[in-house]
Amino acid sequence: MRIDIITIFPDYFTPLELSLIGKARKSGILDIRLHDLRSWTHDRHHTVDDTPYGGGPGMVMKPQPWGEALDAVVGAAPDPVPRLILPTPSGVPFTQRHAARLAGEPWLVFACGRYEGIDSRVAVDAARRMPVEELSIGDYVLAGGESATLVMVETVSRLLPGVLGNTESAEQDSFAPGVMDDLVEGPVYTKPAEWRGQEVPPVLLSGHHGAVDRWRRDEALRRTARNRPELLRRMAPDRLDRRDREV
Ligand SMILES: O[C@H]1NC=Nc2cccc(F)c21
Repeated sequence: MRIDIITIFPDYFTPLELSLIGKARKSGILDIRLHDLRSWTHDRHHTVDDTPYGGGPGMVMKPQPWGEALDAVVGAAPDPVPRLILPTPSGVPFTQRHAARLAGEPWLVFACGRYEGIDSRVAVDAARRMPVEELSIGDYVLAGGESATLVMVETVSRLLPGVLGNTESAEQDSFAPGVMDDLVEGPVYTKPAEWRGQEVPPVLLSGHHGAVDRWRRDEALRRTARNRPELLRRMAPDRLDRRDREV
């Protein structure tokens, strides 16, 4: 997968040189390219923003640098056609399902907006030659799209074949579609079996895989009911079996 990130803070993405994603880049699974939006400004001050039409506080990112940046990064007739992701608080809530869907794309381009956002004509112009998605990572205020882009790039990248080592698997993740559905993970334990007076639940030492799986699902249901009751309420009734209902 190719991922292009256009931003005025390229250094924000040095974490993508580390750990699993860093290894995936070195092995060629991931081709992540960073672009400084200011490369497509032509004034002495490399201006990327201006005051909003209609007045109001803050600044809006100018369309011209973005238009030229997207032209340069994407080209006139790209093959394959990339999907442009616009992180924005007013976007569609980004979930693990979006991550799974985006992990199937050959090429993603992330446009990191700062300030009050990007002139809305940029998305309209881009949509003339590629699919465009406005996505939000949550209902809180960030200073810009860089953190959201880091979150989405990490969430998508770890689903790509070969990125997670064979000791880890995405299948058992919280929210993993089809397995964990909309349940959050229950508690996890490792050695030692007793620590500061706390024993690891015996079932986990029993070697009885059926009982372990049942215990894990019970604990996932309990934790979901405690921390995320809205997830249980929205689960399709057939996703909860009789045993689940006894938890
Ligand atoms: O994910 C959003 N959540 C909250 N604030 C934001 C600010 C800029 C971009 C962005 F995606 C977001």
